[in-house]
Amino acid sequence: MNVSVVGSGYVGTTVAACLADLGHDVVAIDIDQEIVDTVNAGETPIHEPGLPELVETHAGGRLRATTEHDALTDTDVTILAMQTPSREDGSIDLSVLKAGTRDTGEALAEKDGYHLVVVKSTVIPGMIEAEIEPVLEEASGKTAGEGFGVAVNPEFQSQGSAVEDFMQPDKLVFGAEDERAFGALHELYNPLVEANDGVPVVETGQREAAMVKYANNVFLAGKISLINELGNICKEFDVDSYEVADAIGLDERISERFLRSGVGWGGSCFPKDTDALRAAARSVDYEPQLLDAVVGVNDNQPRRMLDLLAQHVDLAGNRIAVLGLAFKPGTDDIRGSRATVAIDGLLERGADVAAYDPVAADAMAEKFPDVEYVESAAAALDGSNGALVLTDWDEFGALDDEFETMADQVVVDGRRIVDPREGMTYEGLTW
Ligand SMILES: NC(=O)c1ccc[n+]([C@@H]2O[C@H](COP(=O)([O-])OP(=O)(O)OC[C@H]3O[C@@H](n4cnc5c(N)ncnc54)[C@H](O)[C@@H]3O)[C@@H](O)[C@H]2O)c1
Ligand SMILES: O=c1ccn([C@@H]2O[C@H](COP(=O)(O)OP(=O)(O)O[C@H]3O[C@H](CO)[C@@H](O)[C@H](O)[C@H]3O)[C@@H](O)[C@H]2O)c(=O)[nH]1
Repeated sequence: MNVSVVGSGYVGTTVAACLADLGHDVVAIDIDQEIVDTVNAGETPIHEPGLPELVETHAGGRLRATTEHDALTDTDVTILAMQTPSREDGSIDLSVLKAGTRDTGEALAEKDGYHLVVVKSTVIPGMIEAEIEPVLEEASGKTAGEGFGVAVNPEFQSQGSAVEDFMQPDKLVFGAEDERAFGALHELYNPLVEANDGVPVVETGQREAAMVKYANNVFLAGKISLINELGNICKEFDVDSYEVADAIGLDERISERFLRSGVGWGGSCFPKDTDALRAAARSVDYEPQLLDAVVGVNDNQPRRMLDLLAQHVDLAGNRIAVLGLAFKPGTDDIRGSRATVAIDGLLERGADVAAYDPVAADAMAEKFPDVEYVESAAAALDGSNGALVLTDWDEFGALDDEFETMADQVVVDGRRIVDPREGMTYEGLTW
């Protein structure tokens, strides 16, 4: 199939490269010339394991990039993968997606024959019919369901394992209102379904598909907040919450995954999507008490880390090493990272921060230009009076003698990654 992907960010680039690898001819369309040039040069605009190999293999062949939306007239399917960020009140800001939808609709006006528009961006149920379809209809002069189809196809890839997640999905969710749209989606995903024998394909309505995405994310965020709350209680009772989590995870109804307690969840999705669903609930006069608590527990975890550290070290005027800036390992993304909250708190309390991350320091330097960024965990620890561990990069688990160069060996671990050693004052956040 000929496929266009509008928006070549974290999701769009991965989806475009994977679909090319599955045999489709793909054009990635982005308004950012630098992204387009990078992809066309066979390189990836984001840090994502496995992606450089795919882009290098297919760029100039089955994968190309352009800033011209007109390119989508030569394709059968257009996937919309633009950002849907939070507004101040938590609700999602559709302005970028709507602008890109307008560009898409204007290009569709020139297209002969049926075309499927697939919304991959995360949007609240009802917004497609109310805000996206009308823009497509107006800009293209065509009617949804006749001249073109609209489908909702949420994406469940996680950053750091996005390629693997896309290529080996737990499920595919197709939300559409007519058979033609379902047919085009099946054709698009056929190579993936063939490669993943038995992968469930959920066919449902547009609104349900949109809600599946939110439900998936808030369920996982809620699971982590629940284990964090349990972990906070465990710590007070001198109970190792990781042993408790291992045991409850053996119950198949609970499952062992997403039971790692600590400094909490960040990223571009969990914070944005829980906020969006809470705002949507309030907009229809429903008080989402449990979702509020899920966020409340998460907001508290970095503060608890600072309080723990402050029990052992004066923060004002002392050098504190911050190990890990990315919101999780395997990515250079700092959106929603717990490290941003922790650094904010450290600076507020007058600490001198020495920060290290293998790939995310440049992104953090844009947010906190005055923090000292160093080239290794060892350099961050050297001479510091305390350390906070905020991302579970494997290399932090291998640290050993490096701790001996600290002025005070006080380590507060928010990810259960550091091996405590003799001479170290070690505090696990939830154990
Ligand atoms: N990041 C993830 O892992 C993930 C996973 C699942 C779903 N999602 C959802 O997918 C959507 C995209 O997220 P993301 O993290 O990839 O965002 P992103 O900000 O990384 O990428 C969006 C891209 O769209 C481009 N863009 C903006 N306007 C455009 C236009 N008019 N035409 C063409 N390109 C345009 C931007 O330049 C940018 O490169 C969001 O709704 C998000 O909630 C994200
Ligand atoms: O047991 C756990 C698991 C995760 N986390 C944290 O949770 C956050 C999110 O991690 P993860 O879900 O692995 O990464 P994301 O890339 O944010 O992926 C989530 O958000 C994506 C965007 O919507 C979805 O597509 C994915 O299915 C969903 O897992 C990170 O800060 C992790 O450190 C924990 O604290 N404990």
